[in-house]
Amino acid sequence: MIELQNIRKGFGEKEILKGVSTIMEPGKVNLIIGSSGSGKTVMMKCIVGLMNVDSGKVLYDNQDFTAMEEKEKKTIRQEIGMLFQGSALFDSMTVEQNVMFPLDMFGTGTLKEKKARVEECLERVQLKEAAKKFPAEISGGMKKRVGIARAIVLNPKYLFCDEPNSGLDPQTSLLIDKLITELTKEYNITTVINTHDMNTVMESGDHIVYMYQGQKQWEGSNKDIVFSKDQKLNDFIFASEFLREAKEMRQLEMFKDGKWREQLKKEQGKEGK
Ligand SMILES: Nc1ncnc2c1ncn2[C@@H]1O[C@H](COP(=O)(O)OP(=O)(O)OP(=O)(O)O)[C@@H](O)[C@H]1O
Repeated sequence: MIELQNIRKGFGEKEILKGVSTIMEPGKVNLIIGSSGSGKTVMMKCIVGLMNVDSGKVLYDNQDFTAMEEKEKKTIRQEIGMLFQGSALFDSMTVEQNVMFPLDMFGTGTLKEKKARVEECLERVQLKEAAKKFPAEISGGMKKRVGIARAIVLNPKYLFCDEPNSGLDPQTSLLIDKLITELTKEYNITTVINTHDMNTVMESGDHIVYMYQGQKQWEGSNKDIVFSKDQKLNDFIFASEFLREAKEMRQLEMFKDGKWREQLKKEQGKEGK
């Protein structure tokens, strides 16, 4: 579990994160969404410690990461898997060498054990047949899967993905989302994704934090989003007329199914809190 307690971050006079608090739970895909410049990347960098917060706390399983010495931070970092936007593979290394890299840097065990782990991870992302290929010889979607295999090779407790679908077609994007969601549940990982992709929001958003001008404007699940009355969020998510109509139809569908009763109870529960 990752907890943010009132984190603030600014550059010079400009305050970018204006006191953000949230809880990201294990086994859940936690999304950070918001328009360009709303502070998503700065927030992600503050969480992983690539930037220091000005105030507030970042807790990893109740341990105050922001107050830790560099040595302690390193221990937490070894439990973090990262999937970078452009996959960030080493071009001169084969697929299996790329996945082996974190094991060579931080892993323990014999060469045989490490090779077995690489094989296991490549199998998990269905890329065993590409093990000897170089990044230039495989597609964008395959590169992402190599990136995912590399991110999970050390059995991370936390997984950070920066725009995992950038540059991918919608179908490949969905496959990548599905894979990340499955791994999150399978290994009970606390997954944090910074995304602009509305398919990801609707398909995978167990917990969504919507950032607006450096503040958490809204949070909830992909199911809650259809019923949200937050105007800023609605303008962002349902930007096109087509999507606004789709939202209304979804609400009607739930009305027919009687599912609105459940939702209403939930909403009333929230208001009662
Ligand atoms: N190192 C930095 N120094 C100064 N300003 C910065 C720095 N990093 C980010 N900013 C500013 O912080 C603001 C938020 O940037 P951030 O990259 O977090 O936005 P974002 O929501 O991730 O946008 P995008 O969706 O376009 O990636 C921007 O105004 C940006 O110029």
